[in-house]
Amino acid sequence: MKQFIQNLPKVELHLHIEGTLEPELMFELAARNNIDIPFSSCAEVKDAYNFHNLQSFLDIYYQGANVLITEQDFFDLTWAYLLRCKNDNVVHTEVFFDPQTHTERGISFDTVVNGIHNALSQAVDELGITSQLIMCFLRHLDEKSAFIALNQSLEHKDKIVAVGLDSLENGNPASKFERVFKYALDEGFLTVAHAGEEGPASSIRDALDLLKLTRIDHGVRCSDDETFVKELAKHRTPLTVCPLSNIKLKVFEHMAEHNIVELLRKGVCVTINSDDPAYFGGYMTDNFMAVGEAHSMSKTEIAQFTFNAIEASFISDQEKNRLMSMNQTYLDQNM
Ligand SMILES: Nc1ncnc2[nH]cnc12
Ligand SMILES: [Zn+2]
Repeated sequence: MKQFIQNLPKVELHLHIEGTLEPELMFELAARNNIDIPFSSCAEVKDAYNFHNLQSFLDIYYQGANVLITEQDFFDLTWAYLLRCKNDNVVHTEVFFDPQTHTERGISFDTVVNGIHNALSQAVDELGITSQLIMCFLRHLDEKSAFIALNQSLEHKDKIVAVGLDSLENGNPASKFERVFKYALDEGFLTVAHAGEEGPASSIRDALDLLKLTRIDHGVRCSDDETFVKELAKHRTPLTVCPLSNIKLKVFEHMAEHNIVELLRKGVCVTINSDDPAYFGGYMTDNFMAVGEAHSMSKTEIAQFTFNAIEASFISDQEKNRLMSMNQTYLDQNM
């Protein structure tokens, strides 16, 4: 199974670029930028990655991002992630970034977006990996701050396909961002949002209805409402599920209890993603392996995660057809 999963073509749809900051690069950037970090070794950093819920992770994750200062830093961060993609045979990736995490610290929006974009562009020719970029608003901040970020993004519209919503779900309902999302839709952006990670099924429904989402990030708590699961399956509403993240953040206690395979078999368009791989213990192959080891699945079912991700991606129909055939050929040759 390891070999089959390793070589399977993969498409990632839920990846926070700030969540790919490995401890080694964190130290390198801290030294380069003369920034103090409260750790003395990579092992000490990894020891701190013991989370009991989303907020306990977010505290450390935002602190880690403080070492990112220059356009080169954002380029290096993104390039390191793309090399991991190459290693895992990820052929297309749709990457989130959190501009407010950086602009709040005085880093310009342009520095962030240009560094990330340049690495993504270079990867098309040098690594054969295509991508899209999604700008997330932080839901713990207010609507005004989100509007500022959205206005800053307008001159970079050619680099950003969609807006999203991340950070703390509980206490920050989708309704808080209804007007910002309406403005983003009017400006031609697609919309996605984290929902149903820690929040209930009703939080997913609200996000879908109020923010006119094309897909849901996480969404695993939909299982609390069977009627809703049937609706999601019927409409093929994509869920970008992050298995290792869900275990690390205690959404499920054990991978054997994770509902992703059950949702797949019910016809929901579920996909496998790595979320914040430097913090949660693994990139795409690791996430597929963790699900595959805890649940008995056929090769056809495993490959279905890639078919679903291609279907849910923000690429042209022509590109979708190309990737679908690539995945089908791989499956046929490796049955
Ligand atoms: N899993 C997650 N949930 C919400 N916000 C995030 N930001 C980065 N990772 C996140
Ligand atoms: Zn996420």
